[in-house]
Amino acid sequence: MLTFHQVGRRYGLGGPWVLRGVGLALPAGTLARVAGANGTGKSTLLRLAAGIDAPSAGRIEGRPRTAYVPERFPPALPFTAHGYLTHLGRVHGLSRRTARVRAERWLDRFGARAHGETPLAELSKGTVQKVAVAQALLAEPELLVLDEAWTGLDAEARDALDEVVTERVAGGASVLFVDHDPRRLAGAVSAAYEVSGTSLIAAERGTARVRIDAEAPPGTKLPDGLPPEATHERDPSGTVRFTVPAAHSDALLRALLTAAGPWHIHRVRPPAARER
Ligand SMILES: Nc1ncnc2c1ncn2[C@@H]1O[C@H](COP(=O)(O)OP(=O)(O)OP(=O)(O)O)[C@@H](O)[C@H]1O
Repeated sequence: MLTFHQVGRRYGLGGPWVLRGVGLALPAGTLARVAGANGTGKSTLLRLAAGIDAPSAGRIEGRPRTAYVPERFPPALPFTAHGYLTHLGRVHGLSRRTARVRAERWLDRFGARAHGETPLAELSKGTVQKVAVAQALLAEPELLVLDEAWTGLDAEARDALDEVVTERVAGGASVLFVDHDPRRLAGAVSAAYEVSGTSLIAAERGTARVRIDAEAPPGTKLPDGLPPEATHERDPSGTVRFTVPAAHSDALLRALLTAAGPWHIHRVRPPAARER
């Protein structure tokens, strides 16, 4: 888990504070969105979370295996798309063969397989963006930091990225993202923040969602009286993951606890709250 404690960042000696006193906790399985006006410090926050920038004040604890898609990806490298991804896979410790297979798989998933042998410098902006996303996914990160990663992707690749993000979160990874489209992954976001002034504030309580993992004997039907906003997904292990807006989590718990079939509640994961 990554935790920010009273984190501040300013650029240059005596420069103005961009962020100050920021607290943030990203437990496994969090899908967190960061919004805010232009130039307020969203990218600064994401670079700190990605570990490619360091706080000027406070501290950041925990360093899950992290991957980052920056707002601008430098494509001027002497590699083909496939060669670059294979190289990065090797850097991440994969065998040459695994690196090649994964590079191909991710290019394929984002509809860029045909460009695998094209030098990065000759790729269109959209395809470079696909490579940027693929490089982040190669290492199967525990924390994925996406700074406007959808921008420049075609509609299919945007959908593919939505899917991959949802899959990784369901698999226990955390994802922290900025996107200009407020509807991006709206139903799945578990924590929403806004950079305002130099602070990070928990945004729009209504979008915060609580996840409840519960289990019942095979064949048990879902309890009556589930809040209509609750969504659920069954794990192969038999666990059912419910997600519900924070305001309705009590109703969901009540429905599970009073259900006819025996539901065992494994865990309740609240939305990551601002540190107080
Ligand atoms: N490397 C840097 N050196 C100096 N100042 C910087 C640097 N990076 C960011 N800043 C400044 O920090 C402030 C916040 O920038 P940041 O890019 O984090 O904001 P943002 O919310 O991501 O902006 P946008 O929505 O335009 O992408 C801005 O005033 C910016 O000029």
